[in-house]
Amino acid sequence: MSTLRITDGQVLLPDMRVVDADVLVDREEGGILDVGRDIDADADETLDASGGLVMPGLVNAHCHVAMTLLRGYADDKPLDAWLQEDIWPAEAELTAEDIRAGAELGMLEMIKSGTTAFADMYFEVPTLVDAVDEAGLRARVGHGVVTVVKDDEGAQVDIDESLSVAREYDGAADGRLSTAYMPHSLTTVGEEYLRESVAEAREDGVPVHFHANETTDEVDPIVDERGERPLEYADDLGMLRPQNFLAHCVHVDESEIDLLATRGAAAVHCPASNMKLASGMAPVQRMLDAGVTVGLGTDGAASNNDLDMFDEMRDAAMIGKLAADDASAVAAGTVVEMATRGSANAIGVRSGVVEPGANADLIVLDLDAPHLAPAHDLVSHLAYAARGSDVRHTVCDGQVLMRDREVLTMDEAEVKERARTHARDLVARAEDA
Ligand SMILES: CSC[C@H]1O[C@@H](n2cnc3c(O)ncnc32)[C@H](O)[C@@H]1O
Ligand SMILES: [Zn+2]
Repeated sequence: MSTLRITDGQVLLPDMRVVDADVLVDREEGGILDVGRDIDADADETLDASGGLVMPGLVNAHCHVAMTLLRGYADDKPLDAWLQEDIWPAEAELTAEDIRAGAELGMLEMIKSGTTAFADMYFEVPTLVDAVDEAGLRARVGHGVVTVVKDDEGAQVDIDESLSVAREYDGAADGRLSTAYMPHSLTTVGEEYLRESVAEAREDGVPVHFHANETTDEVDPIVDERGERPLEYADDLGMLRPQNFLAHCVHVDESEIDLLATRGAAAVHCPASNMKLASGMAPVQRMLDAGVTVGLGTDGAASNNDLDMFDEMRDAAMIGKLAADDASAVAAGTVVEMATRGSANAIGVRSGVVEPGANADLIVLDLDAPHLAPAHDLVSHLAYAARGSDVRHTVCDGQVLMRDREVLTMDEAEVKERARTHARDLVARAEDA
């Protein structure tokens, strides 16, 4: 066995207690072996965590990672106008090489800000799979399906692509890659297509991930045309099963919250995107109180505009209180739980906790920065004060991806330069089109 020992730090335990402990990791199996100060084992590799906090790597449960190329390209608009006037025309010009460049930039940002796993809905999945494999992260990926602007043949091709990449790449990258069938939303994929394709995914044991109840512009037409709430419709289509996870869930009423809880589908809260697009405030505390699994996601960098999950935790805590009109709602421990175990459960990976048997997806947070002094309560700091740039080391599947802020699996300068070039050329093509 080949081992990694993370030494001399404090450790955030699953119950949110912080203790002095080392963490021993099996580098071959990629799992946590032991947590404690008295571990009796020499390790093949060590990581110094003195003055730091060892905690689970953050899990970004809803993202479009290659959208880093469109960061700052179109801001200050609501969802529909933003997608239709700016984002979709630009995406029509995307090549596989663009997506690779954007995904690498996004993953570089994730590794540097402490995210070790993410769920991604986009295009060119084989290219993304390759990039995730090289970066060393864990991901659940899928091809996003939109049928509304396509003829029947085009719609079927899109659906087949999504189902076939889900079957083909599950378990890739030494098991760090998993997949899902990803229809974009209940309004952008027609009922006849959803009914059949979701049943097919279920037969194959493939989870389903989609955007749901993000804006009132999306909810109202469904209620008007069908006479039922969107999640009742989704339930009828078999889309609320336990492995499935829904992005946003902003405009959900009590009956829909109950449906999520009883069916076991998870909600992924995306507070920054919801605020920036003025989509609304998700009833996060109500969903949690009802027993819904709630994870946390950034959405794409074009609507956020970063992929820093520390920012996202702070945003979730802040807007959660406003939404509930209650300062005790969505408390610090709740958002830390949401960004770790909640997200991991939502996307179906055994990460998000520092305990023996879990995936060794870990980060070490430096506690030395002025904005982290004094340290009355480290869980409070994680939710309200820490930043991605405080992350000292990042480990995924037992492999060190960043040591002392040096990313080992990517050439940072090259990745940034390539992304700048691809972004510039993409925007030029979009403006010429
Ligand atoms: C078909 S691949 C995914 C698709 O989703 C778009 N997208 C990005 N952010 C959002 C959002 O907040 N709501 C809905 N759709 C979004 C992305 O640009 C891709 O086209
Ligand atoms: Zn999204």
